Amino acid sequence: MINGLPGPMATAAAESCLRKGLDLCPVGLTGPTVAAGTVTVRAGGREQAVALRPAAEGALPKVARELRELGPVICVDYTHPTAVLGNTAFYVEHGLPFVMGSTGGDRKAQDELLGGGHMCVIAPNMGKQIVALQLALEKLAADFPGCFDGYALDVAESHQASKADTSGTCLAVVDTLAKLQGPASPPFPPSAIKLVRDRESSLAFGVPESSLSSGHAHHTYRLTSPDGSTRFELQHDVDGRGIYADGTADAVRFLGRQIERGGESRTYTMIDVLEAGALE
Ligand SMILES: NC(=O)C1=CN([C@@H]2O[C@H](COP(=O)(O)OP(=O)(O)OC[C@H]3O[C@@H](n4cnc5c(N)ncnc54)[C@H](OP(=O)(O)O)[C@@H]3O)[C@@H](O)[C@H]2O)C=CC1
Ligand SMILES: O=C(O)C1=N[C@H](C(=O)O)C[C@H](O)C1
Repeated sequence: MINGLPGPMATAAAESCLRKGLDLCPVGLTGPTVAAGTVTVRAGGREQAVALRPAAEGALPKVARELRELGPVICVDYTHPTAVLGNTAFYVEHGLPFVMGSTGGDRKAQDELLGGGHMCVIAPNMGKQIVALQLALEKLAADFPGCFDGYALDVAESHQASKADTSGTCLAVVDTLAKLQGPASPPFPPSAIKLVRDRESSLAFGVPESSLSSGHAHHTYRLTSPDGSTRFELQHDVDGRGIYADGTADAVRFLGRQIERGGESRTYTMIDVLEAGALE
């Protein structure tokens, strides 16, 4: 069940699911400004229609009834920061396993709704190579905590102007880098992340014109020693949405396998999916 159509990320995820041989649920939740209707998803020589249902509170019981008639589904959520908690509550109330790529929600409140026992994958980044990079940084921080103590962090991220929130990926990477820094490092609150959203600044940041509005994620993280003599830079630049979409379809299959073999009902991350060898 793809929720967030006809948004660009939900569309890319639906296409990747089709290409990877998964079937789309014929109904999906959509946002408040989207007219009711049907979208046709085409990819990999296949085509399936999805009827859009408003995610408004009053309309949800009817959607839940439709889903009960359709049989088991796994939901994919690429919606909006403001939709994260409401959609999570819907998935929990109706026992729907889900893969959530939507960022910007209140993660603590979301965990409270999940209660630690709901089958889902939640990750701010579904791109295999970026997940691998996150895992490598986590391992570095576990092996050498504080080895960048005293180093100052400087972070900038550019995305399409329509992006509502600070990059969830960026926030997660900053959390990991904080473990590599130490008490002598200057504090780096999330508000210190430089958000690049306007055309001229994104072009100056190296974003190709063709990716400005169609979707991009260019991230740069810099660590500088206290005397300025030593600098480290980590950069990942993604144009388009293909790598997240492919990881999403892999996460759906991962959850499907967990359900089939009676795996633990809990919140998985994309690092779990990567470690299970499920990211193609
Ligand atoms: N984890 C990952 O790898 C990635 C995560 N993302 C995240 O995915 C999310 C979606 O990105 P993107 O497609 O660019 O966003 P857009 O805002 O362009 O599209 C979101 C779509 O979801 C709709 N929507 C809003 N509320 C709901 C709801 N309650 N239920 C169903 N649909 C709803 C919107 O409708 P309306 O316009 O009416 O609000 C819109 O059609 C963002 O949070 C982004 O950060 C993006 C890329 C990768
Ligand atoms: O909205 C996007 O585009 C992206 N969102 C995710 C995030 O918030 O980190 C992943 C990637 O940056 C693209």
